[in-house]
Amino acid sequence: MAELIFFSGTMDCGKSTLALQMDHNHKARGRGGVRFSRNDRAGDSVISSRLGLQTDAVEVDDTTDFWDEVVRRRTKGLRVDYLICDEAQFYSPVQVDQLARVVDEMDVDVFAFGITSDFRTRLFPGSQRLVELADRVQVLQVEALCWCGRRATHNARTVDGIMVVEGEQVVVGDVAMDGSPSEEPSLETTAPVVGYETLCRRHYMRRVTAHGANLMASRDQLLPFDVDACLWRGTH
Ligand SMILES: Nc1ncnc2c1ncn2[C@@H]1O[C@H](COP(=O)(O)OP(=O)(O)O)[C@@H](O)[C@H]1O
Ligand SMILES: Cc1cn([C@H]2C[C@H](O)[C@@H](COP(=O)(O)O)O2)c(=O)[nH]c1=O
Repeated sequence: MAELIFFSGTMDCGKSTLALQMDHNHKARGRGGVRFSRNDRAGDSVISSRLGLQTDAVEVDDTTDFWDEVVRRRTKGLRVDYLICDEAQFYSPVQVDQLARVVDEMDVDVFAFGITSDFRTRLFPGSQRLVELADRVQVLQVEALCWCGRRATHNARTVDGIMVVEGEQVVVGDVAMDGSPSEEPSLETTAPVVGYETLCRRHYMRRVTAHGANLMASRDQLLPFDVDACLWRGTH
């Protein structure tokens, strides 16, 4: 029986990599699938993994109807056994309903991949609907880490290196590739630089990014240093 599975986690925990691996494994066994994505960092009509793999995909937009997408292909005689749906947090709730219907009424497996919550810790509407409708929500095994070493559970947004909690819900962007704090503002450009950093809840709530922690550490280098203890006592 077909299933709707939501593979979820923070940014940078391997969702797109798993999406490409699952597509590969199902294809290798002769199943027919369609890959979808929306607003991938690498551009339109693509699923890209930070491990370097990238494959073409159908770009989802506001007009995409997943029921029609499957019917159109099957009418042409193409095999559709499963859908890979990356960046699913950006799909609308109506589109997620279409995905559930495709599973139940056309026996097509739907594997959706996405982050659950935004930089304000609020659910994306598409992710909320996936949590409500999925047969299973699967948290990825690879854990993104906070700068302190704890498991990262939250996605922080930085603007010119400073963590923000207000702004548009959707701003396509990336975490720093080497895990270092998000990019500093460029002296040559005036546009603000938006970046992301994965944090544990404690450091998300206290709004301490890697950059902030480094600054505090360098200020306190002559004293015995414990960022959390300092914050707790309100000395910073
Ligand atoms: N140079 C690298 N070497 C090994 N693993 C890497 C490298 N760069 C990224 N990764 C792995 O790729 C993961 C991110 O994969 P990706 O599929 O792009 O994440 P997501 O789609 O969840 O944002 C990282 O958590 C890390 O495990
Ligand atoms: C937290 C958050 C993220 N985004 C964007 C940033 C990236 O383009 C994607 C997540 O992609 P990934 O493959 O999981 O790294 O989402 C956003 O628009 N708004 C947010 O609040």
